Amino acid sequence: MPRPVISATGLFTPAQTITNEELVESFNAYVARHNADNAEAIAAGEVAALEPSSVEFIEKASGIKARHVVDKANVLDPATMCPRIPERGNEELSIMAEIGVAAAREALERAGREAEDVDAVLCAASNMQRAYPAMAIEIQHALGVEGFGFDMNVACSSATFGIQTAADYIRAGNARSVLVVSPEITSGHLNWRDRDSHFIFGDVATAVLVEDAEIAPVDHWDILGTKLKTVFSNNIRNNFGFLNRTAPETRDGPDKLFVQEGRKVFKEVVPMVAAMICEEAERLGIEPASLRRLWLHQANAGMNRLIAQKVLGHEATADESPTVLDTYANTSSAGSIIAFHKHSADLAYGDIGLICSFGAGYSAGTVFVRKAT
Ligand SMILES: CC(C)(COP(=O)(O)OP(=O)(O)OC[C@H]1O[C@@H](n2cnc3c(N)ncnc32)[C@H](O)[C@@H]1OP(=O)(O)O)[C@@H](O)C(=O)NCCC(=O)NCCSC(=O)CC(=O)O
Repeated sequence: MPRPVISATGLFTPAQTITNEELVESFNAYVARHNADNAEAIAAGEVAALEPSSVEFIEKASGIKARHVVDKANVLDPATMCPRIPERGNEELSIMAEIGVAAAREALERAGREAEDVDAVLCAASNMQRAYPAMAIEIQHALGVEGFGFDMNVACSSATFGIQTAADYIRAGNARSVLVVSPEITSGHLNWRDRDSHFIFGDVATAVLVEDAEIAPVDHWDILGTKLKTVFSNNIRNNFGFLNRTAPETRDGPDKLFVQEGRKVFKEVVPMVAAMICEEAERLGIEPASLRRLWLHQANAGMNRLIAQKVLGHEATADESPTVLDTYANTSSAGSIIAFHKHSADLAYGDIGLICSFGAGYSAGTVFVRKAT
């Protein structure tokens, strides 16, 4: 039976960044304006005064210090607080495909692969720019890939679900080379006016090339096993969808953007993910404490600290559980792949590590990998 491996990864990082200081300054200007404009109603108890945000809170609660975005100016403008991305003509490459193609090209180049060698493209991300045609098919076309492509959305876990899907195609003999592309323009679904969550997300795109070991480059990562899990929860939710226009009175409500019960997510997801990792490690005959590195989903530094501690049996060092939260923030499905992309080259042949995602759904995915040659 063909054996799937990870041949290479790719990363596209938008040039513009927003620091916590810049973000909080903009948010607090919006709060001051709102409170001044509504001073009378606030005094009369008819409108609630808004509370300012703080850099210290953000860093302490999340570990996030900055994020990349595709449109800094409009996100920071207290009058807009939302990216402005002009619509492109149907003959132009859409922005989500554009950043996905950039990441995919890097993965192909690193693997020494041409587009014609690829059999399928999966666009695995939390939000799709449009209903159809599938983003994956546009990316496939722009790259010059034959075969097939389709979109899949499992929120933060999209990339690991995509890797398992790609690995299954390879095992089944349906494809020998599959690109899993995760373009995340999370700035479009983040409510930049919500104090509880305005600091959470950033924009990015990643790509993972999953291939049959027989055609893989000399240096690659064996996929030792993948495991997926979903448990329904309303604690991370986004009600945006094609039926919104059928209910005009609620169409633009804040629930049509990202909303979460962050504390509940923290409390419920940490034990679920730690147990899932340990069970899957046992099934694969891997001692969890022997894992050389954990590339965890990048949502919250405290969550990752706890999960790593439960898995490794001691507090993980930055070397054992690297973070990219400080510079990228939460990039949804791309987070664990960025961590893997940036912090895997130094491992030795034979070292075993874990790529792990978790998030809305709830959803969680594990991909145990071994550096191979
Ligand atoms: C969201 C959090 C960072 C929030 O941290 P805490 O739980 O410590 O904080 P909290 O909400 O209880 O608030 C604590 C106190 O800080 C105040 N507070 C809240 N926001 C503030 C801000 N911006 N500035 C200053 N203070 C603030 C609150 O009013 C409260 O005050 P007082 O104490 O006075 O009441 C954290 O809970 C978290 O990261 N949880 C996990 C979230 C997660 O993984 N989500 C997945 C994201 S979805 C994802 O990854 C993608 C996907 O699946 O698609």
